[in-house]
Amino acid sequence: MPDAPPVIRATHLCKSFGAHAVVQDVSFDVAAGETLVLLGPSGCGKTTLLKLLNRLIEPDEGTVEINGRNARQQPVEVLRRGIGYVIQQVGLLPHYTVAENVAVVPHLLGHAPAAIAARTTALLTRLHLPPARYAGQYPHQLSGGQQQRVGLARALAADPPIILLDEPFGALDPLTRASIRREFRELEELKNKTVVLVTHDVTEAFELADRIMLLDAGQIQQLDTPRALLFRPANAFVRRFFAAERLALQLRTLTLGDLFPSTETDTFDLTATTTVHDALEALTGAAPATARFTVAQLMAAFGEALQQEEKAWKR
Ligand SMILES: Nc1ncnc2c1ncn2[C@@H]1O[C@H](COP(=O)(O)OP(=O)(O)OP(=O)(O)O)[C@@H](O)[C@H]1O
Repeated sequence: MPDAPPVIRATHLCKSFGAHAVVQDVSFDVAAGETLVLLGPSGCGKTTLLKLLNRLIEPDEGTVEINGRNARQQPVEVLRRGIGYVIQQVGLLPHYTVAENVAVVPHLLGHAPAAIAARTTALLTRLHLPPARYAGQYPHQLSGGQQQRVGLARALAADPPIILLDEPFGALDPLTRASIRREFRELEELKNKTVVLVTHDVTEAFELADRIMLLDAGQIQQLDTPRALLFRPANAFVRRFFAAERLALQLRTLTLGDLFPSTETDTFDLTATTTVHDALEALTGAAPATARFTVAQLMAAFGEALQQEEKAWKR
């Protein structure tokens, strides 16, 4: 059977503002159900690249194909119907209630009122905004984190197969950010969707991405799995970009399956896909998980695994 075509295919995209080349010859595919994170320093072109995908910005050169069809050859409103979009500043309509904000797109699409109401209720519940309390509130009555969740509910309301997110947890303090991120990762609604997410937060990228595109000055520095970026950096920029958080990222990237490959992992409370970071949290928490290894053994195995990775890379 032939491989499924990519849901998004960008080919040789270029965009300049005046003399400033903001996106320079960028090509990539995003597979169905994949989460691609666009990462890089401020001003490197992440938002511009995201907007090229739903034609909020048109490229100077290059093409975007969505499900094999050139985006430019489709009416923009038809194209965007299939692409949910969460902007950096949330952008809720101030004079609409939470429920009305969530329902904007399904209304425009002419969905039946009963279906819209059911979907809104389901989404708000799922995003921990109990409708009885929040559906009738206005954006200014919500915290920043709640507003961002309404923004996400709005993007998901018409159930588009593709979701674009621009710094969706941008304006939040680190603790709220981490907890919303966890909810986001576990959100059933997102499991089958193709997601492109912009962030400048390295931890966020590692937690959410199937693959990361690291950009600098409008050019792809590396496009690969978090693990490859960390352990097989393509150049000095990639290495430098992760240097400050290297250990924390290694803890989040290596799993118990990497550390104890020959062990029957199903005898653990923790599984083969649990990261070392999460295992450490579980073992040292208020109600510590039971495992066949101690924290010291875990750390020793972690050190060993890092050495193996280094050796494999130098070979
Ligand atoms: N409409 C525009 N006109 C002129 N310059 C623009 C325009 N939009 C973006 N730029 C410039 O393009 C560059 C890239 O902007 P972009 O918003 O894509 O970066 P980014 O990586 O998303 O940055 P940040 O993380 O700070 O949001 C910036 O230097 C910005 O000033």
